[in-house]
This record gives sequence, structure tokens and C-alpha cells, in this order.
Amino acid sequence: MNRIGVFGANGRMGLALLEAVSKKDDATLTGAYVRENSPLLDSAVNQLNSAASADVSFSKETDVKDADVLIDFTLPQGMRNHLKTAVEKNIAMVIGTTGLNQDDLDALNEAAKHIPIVFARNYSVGVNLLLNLVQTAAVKFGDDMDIEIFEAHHRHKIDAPSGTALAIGEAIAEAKGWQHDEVARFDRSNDEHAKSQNEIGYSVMRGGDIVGEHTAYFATSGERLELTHKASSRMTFALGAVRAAGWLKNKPAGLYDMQDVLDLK
Ligand SMILES: NC(=O)C1=CN([C@@H]2O[C@H](COP(=O)(O)OP(=O)(O)OC[C@H]3O[C@@H](n4cnc5c(N)ncnc54)[C@H](OP(=O)(O)O)[C@@H]3O)[C@@H](O)[C@H]2O)C=CC1
Ligand SMILES: O=C(O)C1=N[C@H](C(=O)O)C[C@H](O)C1
Repeated sequence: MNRIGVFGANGRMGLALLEAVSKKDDATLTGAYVRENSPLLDSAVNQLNSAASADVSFSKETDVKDADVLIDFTLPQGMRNHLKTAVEKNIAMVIGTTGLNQDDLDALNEAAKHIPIVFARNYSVGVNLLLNLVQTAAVKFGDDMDIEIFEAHHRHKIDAPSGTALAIGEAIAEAKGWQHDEVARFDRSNDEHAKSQNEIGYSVMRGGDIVGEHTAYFATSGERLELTHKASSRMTFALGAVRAAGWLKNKPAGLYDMQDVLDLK
């Protein structure tokens, strides 16, 4: 049985994760962690999500115990604190938090020298297949092709472009032999020139309850290919993360991603 603790357990993904763990026969929820000052402390998790395990209460994120894997879908500062706890207690992690800067990524790499970590900016099977498909398209279309990425998310999302959009762009850049930082265009409002072909443009919309949509466009004169993924439920990401937690059991320290979990490399 995989014993799972969830950080940010009261968040949108946190609540979906509590439910996802309870759907799996080979996983059990041993901790639902919230901030130290949370009014939810000591209340039963099934008061917030009736599908979650009835006999677990929310507890302080510093009180982690009895876990094989800790799952973090929070914000970058939360992820940094949770990473420290996991290393101190020598517990594996599954991380889905996006909006990480270089410092955060360095901390992730450093922690992965001590514990096994799966870090993925999207835990759906579809997006992980898409990461392979865009690489094929980017290579096979050749150079006379304009590449753009569009993403749409709910009104509460803070980071932009989404982690997934960046992962798609980075996969394309890798396939083309480009440095992503050099070709990524996030803002064209001050441009005084037309689009160049070695460039990946990003555009973003935020609104309502959109769970997550991503399109990679490959456009040339006379034709356009659009590769789109649409997530319609957060449960997709949550079940993917719980699957990653099962896969992590008994893995050596190191940084893994969802393509490793799904054997897509
Ligand atoms: N990789 C993937 O497949 C996916 C990734 N995500 C990512 O997951 C993250 C969370 O998304 P979502 O659930 O919608 O966000 P929510 O705002 O609903 O939840 C965020 C959670 O993190 C907690 N939190 C925030 N900051 C801290 C901190 N400094 N210390 C401890 N806890 C903290 C919040 O606690 P409190 O309520 O007390 O503020 C809350 O429980 C985002 O980065 C999002 O992009 C989302 C979906 C899929
Ligand atoms: O914040 C979200 O909701 C999501 N975030 C992830 C991202 O930034 O790519 C994954 C998913 O699209 C939902």
C-alpha cells in the first residue's frame, strides 16, 4: 500500500488529490496538510470533499508523518518549503506546482540528489503524448513553418504562460535544436518587425472555469496544423499524480517526469 500525504490539501488540486487517492485500491491517504494558521486544522477532510477519506483530518504541513510519497500542487514558495520537509524526512515527492523560476528549479535539482522526485507541469496522458507529437511536427515540417502556442485557463490561475505551454515550447525548441530562452516571444506589443521563423510565440487567455486547454500551431502558406489538448476535469491531473506516486515507490533518488512514468521517452 502506498501511503500518501497531500500538501495544499484545501486547494483545487489538493481536494481533487484527496479524492483521487481514495479511488485507488493500492494507495491510502495518511496526511492532508494545510498551512499552520489554517482554520481547517483538525477538521475532517470529507467535510470539504465528501468523496475523500473519512478518517483523515487536516493537519499542519510541518507535522508530516507515515508517508511514502508527498504530493505538492501549491505555489512556488509552498513547494520550496515542502521540498525541505521531504528531504529532512527522506520521503519521495510528486510535484505539479508551476510558475517556478530558475532558483526554484535549482532547489528541485538539489533535492533530487537526496530523494526521488517526479516533477511534471502536466500529469495528463494526453499532454504527455502531445509533447511527443509536437516534436514530430516541428522536425517533419522543416523550417518554413511558423510555430505558436495558445493556452486557456480558469480565472484563478496566477502564472502565465502555463507550465504546460512552456513545456510544449521547450519540447519544440529541443527538437529544432533551438535555445528556448532565445526563441520564446511572450510580448509582441513593442515589435517593429515581422515574425521571424526561429520564434515560438505564446498567447494566453484566462476566464471562468476552463480547466486547461493548449494548442500548438504549425502554420505555413497554404496549410496549418493545430494540435490541441483539452482537459475537462482536474481529476485527470490528480489521478496522473497518484499514478506517479505509485511508480515512484522504491525508485532511487533522482528527478523524473511524467514521460518516465508513462514510458513515453
Ligand atoms: N502539473 C499539473 O498537472 C497541474 C498543475 N497545477 C498547478 O498546481 C498549483 C495549484 O493549483 P490550484 O490547486 O488550482 O491552486 P489553489 O489556489 O486552488 O491551491 C493552492 C494551494 O496551495 C496552498 N499554498 C499556496 N501557497 C502556499 C505556501 N506558501 N505554503 C503552503 N501552502 C501554500 C494554498 O493554501 P491556502 O488556501 O492556505 O492559500 C492552497 O491549498 C498551481 O501551480 C497550478 O498551476 C494545477 C493543475 C494541474
Ligand atoms: O493552474 C492550473 O489549473 C493548471 N496548471 C498547469 C499548468 O500551468 O500547465 C496544468 C493544467 O493546465 C492546469
